[in-house]
Amino acid sequence: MAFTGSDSKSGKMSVGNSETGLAVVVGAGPVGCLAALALAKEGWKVALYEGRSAQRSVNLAISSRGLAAIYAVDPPLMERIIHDAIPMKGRMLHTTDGKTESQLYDRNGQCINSIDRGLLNEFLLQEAVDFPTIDVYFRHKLVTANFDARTLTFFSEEKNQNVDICFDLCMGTDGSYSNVRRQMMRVTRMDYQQEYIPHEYVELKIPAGTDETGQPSFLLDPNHLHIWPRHSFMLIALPNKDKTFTATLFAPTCVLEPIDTTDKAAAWFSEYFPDALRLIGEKKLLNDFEKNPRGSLISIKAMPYHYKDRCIILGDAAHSMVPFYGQGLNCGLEDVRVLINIMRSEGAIHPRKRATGEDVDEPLERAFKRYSETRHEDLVAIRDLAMNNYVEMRHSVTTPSYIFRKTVDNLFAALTAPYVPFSSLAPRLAREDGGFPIYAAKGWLALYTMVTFRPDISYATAKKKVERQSTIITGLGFVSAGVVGITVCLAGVRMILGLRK
Ligand SMILES: Cc1cc2nc3c(=O)[nH]c(=O)nc-3n(C[C@H](O)[C@H](O)[C@H](O)COP(=O)(O)OP(=O)(O)OC[C@H]3O[C@@H](n4cnc5c(N)ncnc54)[C@H](O)[C@@H]3O)c2cc1C
Ligand SMILES: NC(=O)C1=CN([C@@H]2O[C@H](COP(=O)(O)OP(=O)(O)OC[C@H]3O[C@@H](n4cnc5c(N)ncnc54)[C@H](OP(=O)(O)O)[C@@H]3O)[C@@H](O)[C@H]2O)C=CC1
Ligand SMILES: Nc1ccccc1C(=O)C[C@H](N)C(=O)O
Repeated sequence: MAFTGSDSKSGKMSVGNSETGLAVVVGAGPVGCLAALALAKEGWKVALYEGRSAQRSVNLAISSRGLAAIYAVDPPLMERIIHDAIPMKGRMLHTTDGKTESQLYDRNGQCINSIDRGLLNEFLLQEAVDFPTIDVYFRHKLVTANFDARTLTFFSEEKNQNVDICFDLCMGTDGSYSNVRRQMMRVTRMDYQQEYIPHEYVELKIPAGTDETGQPSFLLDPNHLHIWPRHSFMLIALPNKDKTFTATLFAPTCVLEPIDTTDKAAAWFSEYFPDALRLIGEKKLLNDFEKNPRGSLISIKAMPYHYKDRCIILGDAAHSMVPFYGQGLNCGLEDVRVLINIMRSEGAIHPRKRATGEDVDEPLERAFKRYSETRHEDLVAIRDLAMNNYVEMRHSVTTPSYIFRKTVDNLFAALTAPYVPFSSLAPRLAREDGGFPIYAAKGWLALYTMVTFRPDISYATAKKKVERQSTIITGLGFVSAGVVGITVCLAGVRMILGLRK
C-alpha cells in the first residue's frame, strides 16, 4: 500500500483539545508511524500527517534495537516484520580477484535483517490506519507552526489551501530536512550542526538468476551483507525477497566525478568490481550508474529535542546519521521506546485535559526535558560510531589488525560474557524506565555486538566500554612486548656470559 487514495482515512479534519488530548505526528515514515501507534495505545487521540504520496522502496537492515522498539508497541507486528525479512549472519567480503570471505557479525550467530523499507513502512502505516483513534492525512505538508498558540499549518494538496490544526502535543518525525525542527528553532535555543561528508551514493541492482527448475534464484549468498571494500570507496549489497540484491556504491565525489563516460565507467568497474560487473551485466550497470540519482550523505546533531511540554523531534529529524552502521532507523525507532518509557515513569503518558488557565503540562515537560538530557549522549555516540564504521567497512576489514582484534574480542567474550538472547531482552525493555540498562554490560563484549544486538546497552555505554577494552588490549600489548623484550635481553646476556666462560 502506498500513500495514495483520499487525503484522510476518515475524511474528517482533526480538531484539537478534545477530552482526550490530540497528538499530531508530522511525517508518516517508520518512526512517525510507530510514534503514532505508541501514543494511541496510551490513550491519545492521534492525527498523523504525511506530505508525500509514496515512499521510495529500497532495502535496509533492521536489527535488535529497531525490533525491540516495535515489540514494545506491537509484538505481533514485530513478528510479521521478521517474517518478511532476510537474516544476514555476517559480511561477505569480495576481493578484486573474485575471492570471498565470510566474517560473522556475532559469535552467538545473531543476525541483522534485510527488509524493504517501503514494506516496513507499509506494515507500520497499515497498523496506524487501522487503529481506531488514529486519523491519517496524506498529501498534507507542514508549512509553519505556532507552538505558543498550539497550532500547526499544513498545505493540503487536495484542497489546494492551508489548513490550521490545534494540538496538545506535536511530534516531529519528518526526516532529515525536518520542518518541525526548523519551526522549533524559532522559539527555542537549539544548538544545531549539520555536516555533509564528501562521499555520495548510487543504487544499482543485482538481478535474480534462475535455478535448474527455472525458478528465480539468488546470484550471491542471501544470508550475508556483501561488501566490496576498496579502501577509499566500497560497494555493498543486501538481499531482497524477490531474489535480487540492492547494491549501493559509496564513494567520494572526487572519485566519481571524473568517471564521466561509459568507457571510463566500464574500465573502472572492471578494475575494482569485476565480479559485480558480471553479475549485474555491463549494459545494465553502466546505464544505472549513469542514470540513477546520486544521494548525498548528511549527519545532523541537535540539542535540545523538545520545546516546553508540546513539541519533540524524533528519528532522522533529530539525528540524521551516515548509514554505515545500519542504525539510522533502528535508532529512530528506539527513540520512540525510550521516550514512551520516560513519559510513563514521569506520569506524563496519559493525555490529560489541562485545567482552565493552566498552560503547561508539567509532567510532560519534565519527561521531554529528561529525554533531551539523557538521550543526547547516545545520539552523539551512534552518530560518531556510524562515521567510524565506514572506515571499518571500506578499509579496516581487510587489515590483519582488524582480524586480530575480532579474534581477541571473541576469545575474551567467550570467557567472560553471558549470551543474552533477544527473546529475553525485548519483553523487559518494553517496560523499562528510560530503557537502559536491564542487564549490566557484563564481561567482554565486541562493539558490533553491543550496538547491534544489545538494545539494553545504550550507544554511549557501548562506546565507552569499547574504549576501555581497547585500553586494556593496548596495555596487554605493551606488557607482552615488555616480556618478549626482557626475555630476549636475558637470553642475550646469558649468551654473552656463556661465550666469556
Ligand atoms: C542509503 C541509506 C541506507 C540506509 N540503511 C539503513 C539501514 O540499513 N538500517 C537503518 O536502521 N537505517 C538505514 N538508513 C537510515 C534510514 O533510512 C532512516 O534513518 C529512516 O528512514 C528515518 O526514518 P524517519 O521516519 O525518521 O524519517 P523518514 O523515513 O525520512 O520519514 C519522514 C517522513 O516525513 C515526511 N515529511 C517530510 N517533511 C514533511 C512535512 N513538512 N510535512 C509532512 N510530512 C513530511 C516525509 O515525506 C517522510 O515520509 C539508511 C539511509 C540511507 C540514506
Ligand atoms: N543521513 C543521510 O545521509 C541520509 C539519510 N536519509 C534518510 O532516509 C530518509 C528517506 O530517504 P529517501 O526516501 O531517499 O529521502 P528523500 O531524499 O527522497 O527525501 C525525504 C524527505 O526529505 C525532503 N528533502 C529531500 N531533500 C531535501 C532538501 N535538500 N531540502 C529539503 N527537503 C528535502 C523530501 O521532500 P520532498 O518530498 O518535497 O522531496 C522528503 O520529505 C530521508 O528522509 C532521510 O531521513 C536519506 C538520504 C541520506
Ligand atoms: N545497512 C547498511 C547500509 C549502508 C551501509 C552499511 C549498512 C550496514 O548495515 C552495515 C552493517 N551493519 C555492517 O557493519 O556490516
